[in-house]
Amino acid sequence: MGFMDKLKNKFQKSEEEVEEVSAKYKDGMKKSRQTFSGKINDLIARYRKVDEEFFEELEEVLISADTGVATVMDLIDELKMEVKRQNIKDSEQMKEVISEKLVEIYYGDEDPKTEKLQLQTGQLSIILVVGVNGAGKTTSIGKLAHQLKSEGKQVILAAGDTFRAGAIEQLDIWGERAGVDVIKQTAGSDPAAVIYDGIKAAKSRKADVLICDTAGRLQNKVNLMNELAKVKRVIEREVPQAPHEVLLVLDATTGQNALNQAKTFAEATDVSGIVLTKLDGTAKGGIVLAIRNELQIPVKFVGLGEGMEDLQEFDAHAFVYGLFADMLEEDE
Ligand SMILES: Nc1nc2c(ncn2[C@@H]2O[C@H](COP(=O)(O)OP(=O)(O)OP(=O)(O)O)[C@@H](O)[C@H]2O)c(=O)[nH]1
Repeated sequence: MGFMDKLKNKFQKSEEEVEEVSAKYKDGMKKSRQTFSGKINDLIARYRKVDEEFFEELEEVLISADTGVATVMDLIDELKMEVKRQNIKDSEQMKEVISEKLVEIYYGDEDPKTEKLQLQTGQLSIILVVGVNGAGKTTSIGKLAHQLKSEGKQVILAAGDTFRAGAIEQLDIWGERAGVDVIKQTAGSDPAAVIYDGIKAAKSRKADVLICDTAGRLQNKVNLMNELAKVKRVIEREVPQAPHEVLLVLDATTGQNALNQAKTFAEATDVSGIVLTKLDGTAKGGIVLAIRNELQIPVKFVGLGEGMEDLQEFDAHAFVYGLFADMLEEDE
């Protein structure tokens, strides 16, 4: 069974759905594919045999694509075991094995279903969105609102990034584009007060999802922690068990810096998922694996372009297909 067939089986998706999602990833991940497919193809051409040197070079290729040293070490160990188990001699056979192991190492022991966006049915779900300015926070909130609305949900946005007037205006523009209401106050007002207004509006309008923007100042960790804690207190008081998701927006093109930001935010608040933007803008797509494995936080969405439809629910199979499409298609 080829990799694509496994992709269809695993998620019980129709052929059309799989093709549509795979095409999005294939298109958005051109830059990363050049690094991964290009270098691994070259490696396979140079080493007919799978030996220690082959693994050493493979290790270098993966590390240079921001996959993270610890993740790469685990992956190489797993690959070595698989090579023994299947008695693989010919490096050609490694294409499929590497693809499959990347998916496995991404999920670890987790069930992919538990890594999806967790929303309540029949009652209000609150999503808190955090991240530094410029990472793509506003854009991602707009795209997510659009996506949830097109699934038939009533969505409201709360402009909790009151630090900059620009942030409120920008969210307003995205709200208009997505066709959802934006609850706001003037710049400089208390973010917790804006979120409180958002919750009140969401309750009285019987909305399904409230997405709350927050300011992303990292310069002062104590301030950040205090502000997020205050916002969370208000949410918890008004809606028990909320927020249902705390999504951290990270810019994939910033590599190790994104990992460091994630660590700081994870210390400041409980992050339940990552939105990794601008994956289309980097050749080092391995960052997805580093984030998942080094922080134990699932990547729930990836940004594959600037358009309204370009925020995709993360799917490790489609991601690996995006990295290796040319290589895997040759084999089908
Ligand atoms: N290519 C690409 N560009 C993206 C993606 N996501 C966001 N961007 C762009 O990144 C830039 C920054 O996005 P914003 O949404 O303004 O960033 P922000 O984090 O909200 O920044 P503040 O408004 O300052 O908080 C914009 O030009 C977006 O179009 C993506 O997935 N791919």
